[in-house]
Amino acid sequence: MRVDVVSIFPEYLAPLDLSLIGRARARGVLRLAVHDLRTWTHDVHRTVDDTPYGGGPGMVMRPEPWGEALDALAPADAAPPRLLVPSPAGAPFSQAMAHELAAEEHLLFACGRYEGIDQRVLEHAATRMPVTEVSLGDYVLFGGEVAVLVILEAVTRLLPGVLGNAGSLDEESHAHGLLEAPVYTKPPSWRGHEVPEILRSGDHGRIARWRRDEALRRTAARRPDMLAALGEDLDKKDRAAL
Ligand SMILES: Nc1ncccc1[N+](=O)[O-]
Repeated sequence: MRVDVVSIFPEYLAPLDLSLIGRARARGVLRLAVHDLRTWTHDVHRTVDDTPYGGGPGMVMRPEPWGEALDALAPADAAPPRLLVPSPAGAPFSQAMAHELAAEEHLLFACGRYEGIDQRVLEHAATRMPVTEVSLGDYVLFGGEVAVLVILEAVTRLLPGVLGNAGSLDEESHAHGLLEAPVYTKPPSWRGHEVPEILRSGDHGRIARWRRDEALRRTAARRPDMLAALGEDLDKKDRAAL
């Protein structure tokens, strides 16, 4: 997978060289390039923003640098990338979207700052590539860079060969529409707190049932919205746990 990120703060993306993502890059599973938007400015001050039409506070990112950046990174003679624009006005990011993005050949992230990017940049890009405004949640960050770090971590760990133990993808939260069950390791007793006996029983059938029941109970307590979405998928044993 090829990933390009355009930002006026490329150093914000430095953590992408660490840990799993760093390994994925080293293995060639992920080809990541971070670009400074000011590369595509031509004035002495390398201006990327201006005052908003219609008035109002703050500044808006000018269309010209973005237009040239997208022309350079998504040339007309190549397969179009998927353009992702992190924004509080975007569609909610989810594990399902992470899986969708993990199947893409080329992701292109546009990190907005200030009050956002001139809307015509997205309109023009949409004439030649899929454009998705995506939100991490209902709060406002300074810009899209942190969101790109989150999205890329969620996507990269789904790529083949990145996670040492691919099995862990099966049981994690949101894998089956439920929150994951609690986890324990040695020692069996710690400051008066015991590991649930069943997990040390060696009875894998009962252990799997216990984990599903715990996942159901946690989801019911913390995310009733997720449980409601499962609706019909719950069988009699599941309902007995709630
Ligand atoms: N919440 C956000 N605030 C600013 C930029 C991007 C954002 N987001 O969630 O992707």
